[in-house]
Amino acid sequence: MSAMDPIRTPSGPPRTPRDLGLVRLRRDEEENEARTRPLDWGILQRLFSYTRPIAAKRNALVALTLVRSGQLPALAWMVGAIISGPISGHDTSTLTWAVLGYLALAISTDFLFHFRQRFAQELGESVVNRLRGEIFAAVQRQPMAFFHRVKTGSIIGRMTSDVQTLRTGIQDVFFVSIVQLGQMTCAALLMAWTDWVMFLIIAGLAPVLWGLNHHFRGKLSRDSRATQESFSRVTASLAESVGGIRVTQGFVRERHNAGLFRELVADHASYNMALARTSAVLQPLLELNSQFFISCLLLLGGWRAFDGAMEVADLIQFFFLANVFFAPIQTLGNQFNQALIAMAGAERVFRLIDRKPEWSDPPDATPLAEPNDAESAGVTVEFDRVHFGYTADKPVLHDITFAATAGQSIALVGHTGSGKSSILNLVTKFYPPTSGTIRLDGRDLSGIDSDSLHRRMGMVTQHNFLFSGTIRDNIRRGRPDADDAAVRATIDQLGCADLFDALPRGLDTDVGERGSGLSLGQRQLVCIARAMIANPRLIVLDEATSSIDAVTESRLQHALRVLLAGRTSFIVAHRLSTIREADLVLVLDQGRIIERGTHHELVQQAGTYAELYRQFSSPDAT
Ligand SMILES: Nc1ncnc2c1ncn2[C@@H]1O[C@H](COP(=O)(O)OP(=O)(O)OP(=O)(O)O)[C@@H](O)[C@H]1O
Repeated sequence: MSAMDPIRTPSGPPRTPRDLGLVRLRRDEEENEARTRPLDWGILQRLFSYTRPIAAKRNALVALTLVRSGQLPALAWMVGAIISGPISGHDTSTLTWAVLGYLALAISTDFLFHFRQRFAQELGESVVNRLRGEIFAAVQRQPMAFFHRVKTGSIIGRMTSDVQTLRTGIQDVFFVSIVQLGQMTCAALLMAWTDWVMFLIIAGLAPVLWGLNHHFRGKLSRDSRATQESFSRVTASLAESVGGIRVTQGFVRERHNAGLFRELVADHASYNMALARTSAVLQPLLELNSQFFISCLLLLGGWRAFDGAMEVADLIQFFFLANVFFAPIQTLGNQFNQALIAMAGAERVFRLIDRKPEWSDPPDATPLAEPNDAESAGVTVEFDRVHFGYTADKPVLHDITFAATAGQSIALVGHTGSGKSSILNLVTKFYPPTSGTIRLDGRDLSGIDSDSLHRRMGMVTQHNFLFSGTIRDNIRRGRPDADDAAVRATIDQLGCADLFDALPRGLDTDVGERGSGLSLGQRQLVCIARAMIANPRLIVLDEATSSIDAVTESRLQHALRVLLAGRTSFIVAHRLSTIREADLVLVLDQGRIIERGTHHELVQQAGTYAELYRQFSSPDAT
């Protein structure tokens, strides 16, 4: 289903999310998958292999479960036996012993129940922990293209809801089903032993009960799913409205949005009412179902008792056993449903874990060399007839050729969509070129180990992304083994120590969610310090477009100059001052370099750059 497919509504014509003013639900290749999946032996085996590290506990759990499955029918049988034996025969002394025996069995049953619960929990936890670790590792292995294609929400879904369904499958469904099936089998054997004719008749009812139950549950489950989906739309819309509140208020769309949201809530209410109606019909029907069954048993048992084919005491015992036999039918139906949901979850989780990165370093990749002397820390970069596209059908960069010597700064200039960020994506090895060669220090980039490159690379992006934690934590992200002295030395070098020290908790100030507790200028300085502490050879800088007060701006410019000194840098430049200072300016248009040179050379060429410059520096320019 696409985001614009009609929504099933309980009444009225189908409507699309747009009709309802809903946010367009995010869809990607991982979304919109089947909710259930048939049992698959391969997946089951693989899941089972995850229990190997605690095999002893798993085996103990299976043994406990088997014992418990016999205990419940035994308890029911004992009740019947006590009524038909000592109670019917007025045998007081045997009654006391029999009841004590019953109590002993009941206590041991609950004792085992305690361990069954505990071990199952531990087993589920162990499997879930391992799976979460593997999912995280698999996601980390993926190249940048994966993160552009797969939405964050769906990765989180694998880690949370899918893994949760697996936990339920492993720690509950499997063992509960064993207990219930065992309980049914033991109860069936005891019933057959008590009165096999009655048993055969009763057993014939079992499939009918199962079928009815299955049908009713299926309908309830479909309605409840539709209700959940409509609620997801409400929460997604709410999240987007809160996230985009500035835009909403800026465009005075509050009333309009409130109206759309009301419609959405009303839509959800209609699903809820439909579910309530179905439930109100089906729940009594289910109850009637079991009462009908009791009536059959009473009628049949009564006739047999009249005929003398069965003792009344046996009939009572039979009732208890029949209850133990039929009670699991409903539970098993639910467990089977859960098992199918867990199968679908497991399939998605394993698909992500097994996902081969679209590309990776060749096995013989070697690290980027360390510089011989600290003065010439930069790296030489050459692009040789490089072509590139994010997808095969849409080339983005065409025949890019240029060279940067160690320590040079390259400014990338051009209209939006001209390919500036794409060049950064290639030089950082986040994407491989479609054809052509990129060389660093004269070596083909494809043969350079990505991790070693990224360790000696500093990135400062427009978004100034910060992780939650303190300023110090964030700076140390650039070099995790850096001690406090190294952090202090870095901010001293950048000349911004006083700005951080002036904060109430200095470097221990919490940056808030994604740095929201800091000003824009402070965020940028943290990002510059984070890049600087890694002592990078290559700097990739997507210059911020937002304007900052003049004093902070000059502090930022100073810090940037310190960061860039002696290092090779690629800058998507928005400030004239940056472009002026660059050793080489590449002017891009529709993925091609159309002009190149220093700022002065380009101005003299009187081409596109000169025109851009003229517009930029004209008094009317904003
Ligand atoms: N992840 C992606 N997947 C597919 N196409 C992309 C992706 N990123 C960019 N593009 C496309 O590649 C082309 C070049 O984009 P790029 O981001 O390199 O331009 P840019 O010059 O950096 O633009 P801006 O100044 O707006 O950031 C554009 O047509 C864009 O739509």
